[in-house]
Amino acid sequence: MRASEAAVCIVGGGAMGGAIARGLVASGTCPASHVTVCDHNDAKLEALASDCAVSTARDAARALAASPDVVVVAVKPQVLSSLLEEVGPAVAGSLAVSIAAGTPLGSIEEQLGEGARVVRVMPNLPVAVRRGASAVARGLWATDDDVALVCELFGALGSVAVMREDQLDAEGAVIGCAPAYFALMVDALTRAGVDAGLPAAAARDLACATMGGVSEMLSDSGEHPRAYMEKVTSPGGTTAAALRVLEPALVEGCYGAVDAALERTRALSRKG
Ligand SMILES: NC(=O)C1=CN([C@@H]2O[C@H](COP(=O)(O)OP(=O)(O)OC[C@H]3O[C@@H](n4cnc5c(N)ncnc54)[C@H](OP(=O)(O)O)[C@@H]3O)[C@@H](O)[C@H]2O)C=CC1
Ligand SMILES: O=C(O)[C@@H]1CCC=N1
Repeated sequence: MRASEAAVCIVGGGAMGGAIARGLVASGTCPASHVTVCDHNDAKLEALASDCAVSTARDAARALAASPDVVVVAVKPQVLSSLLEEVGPAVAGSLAVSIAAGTPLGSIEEQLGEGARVVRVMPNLPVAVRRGASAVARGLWATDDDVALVCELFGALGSVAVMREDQLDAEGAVIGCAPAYFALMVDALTRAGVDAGLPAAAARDLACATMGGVSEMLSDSGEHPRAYMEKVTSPGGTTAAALRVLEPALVEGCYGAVDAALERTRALSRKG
């Protein structure tokens, strides 16, 4: 089945579920009439209906009774199990796509029952503007066609890589969380800029523009980041002085951040 033909139900219309719905419709991958978003929150549903004309429902059980082809489960990991307890039988006939951090395929398959087709995806927030990055891992009973359909859906929202499930947690700790790491970098640079005498709004705008430009140059050229850094770093210049301070702190910070995210992922996985 092609993505354009699939009826897609997204359970949870929050940050990620909303971003996926908006991205799928804006990219033309799914007609709005094929997408339903369920959430308890009327304000989120109204915003989604007005932004991208998807159907909305407060009651997931009722929306799932229509037997959608794909159910994207986009609730917090802490409530996934109780949601599946409630609507599991209705999901079991569809292709279930879980984006929950740290919830193993095995525990979802166990709740949905033998034969349930489940695919795990770890996307990130820029799927909202179709510049996200998602890792995809197939469940025991998911078919090649299921994986191809999920890759088409998330491929419309940015880059996709198929991985083994045991790689997905690390991908989440690095790439799933990275939008927050990058936003923190913009904020930290803005604060340092203000401290150095720059107007806050200009510092933030210029930092954002630079991040977008660096991202485009690195991905278009495929150049190694180190080679790119060399082009900015004049011998005996200002960048060399800055990097001498920033590099050890940032590298240590990144290793520590990913370790902490992984530890939390494992804790969530044990609770599930
Ligand atoms: N945020 C991110 O950047 C990323 C998140 N993820 C994963 O995505 C999932 C969703 O995260 P996120 O979007 O941030 O969370 P949000 O809290 O923003 O969204 C979840 C939404 O689901 C709603 N909800 C909860 N239970 C139900 C239910 N039974 N029926 C319908 N709606 C329900 C919540 O409503 P209410 O608040 O009223 O309970 C909320 O609006 C998580 O599992 C997370 O691990 C993965 C990658 C990146
Ligand atoms: O913070 C979280 O749990 C989610 C998972 C990856 C990014 N955000």
